[in-house]
Amino acid sequence: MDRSDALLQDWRERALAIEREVSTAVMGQARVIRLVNTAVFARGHVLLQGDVGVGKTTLLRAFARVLGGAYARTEGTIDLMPNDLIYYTYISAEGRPAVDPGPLIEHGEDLAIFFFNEINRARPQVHSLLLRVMAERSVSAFNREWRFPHLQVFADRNRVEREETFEIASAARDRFMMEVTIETPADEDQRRALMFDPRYHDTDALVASLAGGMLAYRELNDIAAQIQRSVQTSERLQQYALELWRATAAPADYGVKLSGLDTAQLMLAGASPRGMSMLLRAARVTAWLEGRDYATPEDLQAVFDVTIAHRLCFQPVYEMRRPEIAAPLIAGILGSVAAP
Ligand SMILES: Nc1ncnc2c1ncn2[C@@H]1O[C@H](COP(=O)(O)OP(=O)(O)OP(=O)(O)O)[C@@H](O)[C@H]1O
Repeated sequence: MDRSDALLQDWRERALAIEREVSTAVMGQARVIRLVNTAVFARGHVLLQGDVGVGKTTLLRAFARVLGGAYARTEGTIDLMPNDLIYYTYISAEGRPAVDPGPLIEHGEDLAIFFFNEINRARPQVHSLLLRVMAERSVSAFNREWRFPHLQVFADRNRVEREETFEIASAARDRFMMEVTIETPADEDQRRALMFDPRYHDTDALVASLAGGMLAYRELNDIAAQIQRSVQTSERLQQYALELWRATAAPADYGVKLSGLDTAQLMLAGASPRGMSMLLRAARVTAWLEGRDYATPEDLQAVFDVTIAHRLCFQPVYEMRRPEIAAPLIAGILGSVAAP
């Protein structure tokens, strides 16, 4: 084993230890934890989908703690302005106007996880600031540039109450590596524990119970690049991924059928090149977490729904039915494109 293989092996053990640690605080969410960990090591931003009170904050604070980086959170509201992410103004105890750094810049370069709750309640101007920060990992304020080289953005969309909301545009959704759904655990014992065990009633204490800084988060960018370089993709796997890509734009050509609609009329746009590159990044990390140095069709399939579904664009008549169409379409594509 050469030095870089040994390093990747060491990091893999730490990545798996992180999953075990987070799952001691966040119950019944093994798949979500695996996906968030995948995004951490693929360096991708994540959209979260889930009702209120399902443990999103707990999950993200738990990850920030084990990674050792800083965590910040903002609530999307209709009157939130882009500058509210950057600074607060207030009257000080001495009665003078004062300015303090806002949630985005208060931790400087230490910011590892930024949670934007209910992003669709904020106006498009706020979305565009966030997208710029996601793409450039920097922002200008107070006459200097603030850099966040270790930042991952997690954004939640409130799906229950849709009044006064600004849906994020498809171009914005495309910037997110994944959309991950978080549901209440179905298991009776887990539900019982969430209700009756006081350990799960106090997020601060729950997060504080986790081992802090299990991993040097400042090294994540380098490790992520090494993972992408070291996990191989065979010619046949590449061909499979190309077919999946074509099927996202023309599912009918692959014989994908959905009840109650014509798949030949469904798609406005398939996955973008960015989307497919994010699928591959996530698939390589999946392979690495499984202890392999090559990706398999199963690795692609494991992250296909979460990396692709949110970026497909349907014809306007079908867009309203997205929640009922997206999952069967993705399953149909995976079922119709022959895996090597
Ligand atoms: N799966 C879970 N594991 C552990 N704790 C949980 C879980 N689901 C919910 N909780 C507990 O429920 C409470 C609410 O969770 P949390 O604040 O993380 O939810 P949220 O999804 O961020 O809510 P909101 O959308 O209102 O901000 C916390 O005390 C948390 O510990």
